[in-house]
Amino acid sequence: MPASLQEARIKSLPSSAFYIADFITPEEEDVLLNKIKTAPKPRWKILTHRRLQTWPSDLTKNTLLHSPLPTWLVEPIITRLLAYPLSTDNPQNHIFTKSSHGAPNHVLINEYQPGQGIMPHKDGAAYFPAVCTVSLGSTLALDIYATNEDGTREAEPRWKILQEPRSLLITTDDLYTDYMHGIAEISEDLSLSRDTVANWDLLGSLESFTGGISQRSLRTSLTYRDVIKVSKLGNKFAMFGKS
Ligand SMILES: O=C(O)CCC(=O)C(=O)O
Ligand SMILES: [Fe+2]
Repeated sequence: MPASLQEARIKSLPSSAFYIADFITPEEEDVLLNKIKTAPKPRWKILTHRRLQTWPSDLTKNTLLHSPLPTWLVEPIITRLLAYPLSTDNPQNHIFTKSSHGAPNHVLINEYQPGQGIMPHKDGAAYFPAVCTVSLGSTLALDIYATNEDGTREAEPRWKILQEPRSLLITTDDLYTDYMHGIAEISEDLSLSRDTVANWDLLGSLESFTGGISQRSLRTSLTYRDVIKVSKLGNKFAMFGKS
């Protein structure tokens, strides 16, 4: 693994994104997929274009009801994220050093069948502006769109980031606040090359993509974020009351 996030920076993108291939091992991937699969059925929210689990719970008015994450979502990913230096100059500083709680407190698990995706969007102001995504199962491309002055997005994505299974992608700063991201509803990612894939040089198995095509299979993503507003149980009436 690179010595610090600086070495994992995707240099062709606006500031900032980082990509680390093989952030977790195949064994860790299996354990996570099994935990996700065996979670109680009501944990799944079924949407038309994907299904998802939210841990520890959904937000209400951008607020998280305080509750610890289960151990399997903390180990090994959060521990490894917090041990990862932003730069070798200040090895104690990590990606969540400046966030409200100094660590992610919320995880979304999205599952995509081939042909499924997510509309271009921004993640918004509820979170500290850094998202850490660990991908499981299959490679797919995340599309990055620039936005116009009036908030609408450009029709075509400016960049593609290829996310391999077991990789970590971090998006932060302007890329988090000013750009949109989405996943096209296709079953194979096409026209992959050094020119179209922003993180080409950081890929773990570059040789798999030299033909320019990547077939999708079931892909599961874990997105780790720090929700800024957290309410303790005692405040729950304030949270659900009129405001
Ligand atoms: O699955 C992904 O990689 C993206 C998910 C996403 O954009 C989100 O949950 O906000
Ligand atoms: Fe998102």
